[in-house]
Amino acid sequence: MSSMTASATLKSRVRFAPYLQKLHSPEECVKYFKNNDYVGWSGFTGVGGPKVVPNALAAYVEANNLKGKMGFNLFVGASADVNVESKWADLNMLKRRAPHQVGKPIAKAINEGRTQFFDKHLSMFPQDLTYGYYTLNKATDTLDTVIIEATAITEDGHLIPGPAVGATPELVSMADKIIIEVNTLLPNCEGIHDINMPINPPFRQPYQLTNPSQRIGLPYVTLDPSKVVAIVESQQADAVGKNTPADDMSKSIANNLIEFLEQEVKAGRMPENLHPLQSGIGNIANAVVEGLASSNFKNLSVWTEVLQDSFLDFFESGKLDHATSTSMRLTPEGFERFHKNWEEYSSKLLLRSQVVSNSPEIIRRLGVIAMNTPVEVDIYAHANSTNVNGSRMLNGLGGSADFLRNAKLSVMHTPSTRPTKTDPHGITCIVPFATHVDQTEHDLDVVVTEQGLADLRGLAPRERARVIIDKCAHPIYKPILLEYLERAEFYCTKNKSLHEPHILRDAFKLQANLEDKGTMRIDSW
Ligand SMILES: CC(=O)SCCNC(=O)CCNC(=O)[C@H](O)C(C)(C)COP(=O)(O)OP(=O)(O)OC[C@H]1O[C@@H](n2cnc3c(N)ncnc32)[C@H](O)[C@@H]1OP(=O)(O)O
Repeated sequence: MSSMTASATLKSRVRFAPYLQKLHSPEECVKYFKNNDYVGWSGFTGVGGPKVVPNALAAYVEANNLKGKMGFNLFVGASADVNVESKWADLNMLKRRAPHQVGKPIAKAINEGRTQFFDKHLSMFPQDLTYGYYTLNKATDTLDTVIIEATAITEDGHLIPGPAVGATPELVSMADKIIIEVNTLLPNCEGIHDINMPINPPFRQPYQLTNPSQRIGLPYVTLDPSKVVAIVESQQADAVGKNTPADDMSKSIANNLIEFLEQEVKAGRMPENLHPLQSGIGNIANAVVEGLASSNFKNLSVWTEVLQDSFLDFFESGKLDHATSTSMRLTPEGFERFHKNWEEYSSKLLLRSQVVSNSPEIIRRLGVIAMNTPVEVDIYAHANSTNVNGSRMLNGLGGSADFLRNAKLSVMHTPSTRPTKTDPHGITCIVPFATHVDQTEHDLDVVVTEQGLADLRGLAPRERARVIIDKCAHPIYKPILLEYLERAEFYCTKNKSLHEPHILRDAFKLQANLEDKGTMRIDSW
């Protein structure tokens, strides 16, 4: 029994009296964890996850010199709060992690081999968890302890999430023990969630949804109250940094893309209000959303996985009728704006589980337009969203392939070059051969950079290559890439393999030059 007393706000949020007998301080929850436990956290793209209990665990490890001696197998719907998870990474508490993460200390732990990270499609990860695929080496296929952030608890002890649903339905259904952090700094977010609890084959039914604003589930996450071992009050905000304002490069990409969409409408291949839009994470994605908010399109809809501040402008422009997501990654200023206009926004928004928001069936049925940023794209339209030079993990593919593989229009937008320490155009994002492929030539329809837009639909590889080099590559790299293509065609004519010509011994010369000389600008082939 805890010595804690509930604040008035906590009492008003927890409408299931038996939970008030389970109040704990964050520190009192440390007793529920042991080395090598399988642990789940709620949250998605850095919002809606637990903070005070994981921080108390990190403090305990630090205070007792347990760095490297107390670590966990951590499963989160996508990325967690960057400050909270970075502490675990620095303390070697992340033995294993899936399926997506954002934060330099975490990527450092992965790329130094201290964390075993597996990068999984966000639509599949929660299902695989419920299939028992991630607990094969355990006596039971459940997670030892799951920590969930909620903004309220219903009369039956069920969970009202906050700004993210993610994999919470699957995490609680696979938990031995559940700790609930009730965040009373956030308002009660009741009303903006539409939740489907997991049902595994062969009993799974189709999602009866044909438009983004439809409700097909419950307004809360159901759970077994007997699994709840602690209720902890939290007043900690998510650490969401300011978005970088759109620069000229991002604006050019957005303009190129919007012009293309306008042409698609004129050609009768898209309705006036397009199809539901999906936009990924990062600066370019934000610029595209800002561009759409100031475009001539109206009555638009969004079916995506993460909403950022730019979507608030999109709503306020009057052009966006409805948005579905699994998380609202808003800055503190964004959250303030959202809660000030709660009536306005909450009627136009639904947060669903990531299994639903990223459902290939629904994405295909709705004709979603998917737009994401890669690390690099090669001349045949294979894209790398995750591993720099084939080995260095950035964040993970997230939901990009869920959308790009199943969209009506699959768009990759990227700068044509990126700077290195010694060369402002040291990296070309259009390369001869992608060093890691997580989006294939069979998925992508359009590649767009600030230089221009390549429409790849119906083209064979060698036709595709010429369009990508001509429209998307930076002028510095156009001749280098064209020479590679022509040399490869000459080489493959002789050995009768002209479908998708490569000279393997040269294919990664640019990336090798980058490692040796700090730039991809080679002197010659
Ligand atoms: C949760 C979700 O799934 S949302 C749905 C979409 N998700 C995805 O597409 C996941 C894969 N994509 C991503 O992770 C991101 O879009 C990225 C990392 C590819 C690009 O991120 P952006 O914010 O658009 O670009 P940004 O310029 O900030 O690059 C981020 C980092 O990647 C590095 N990077 C990107 N491309 C390259 C490259 N070709 N070579 C070397 N480094 C690169 C940048 O240098 C930067 O590193 P830094 O932080 O050390 O400076």
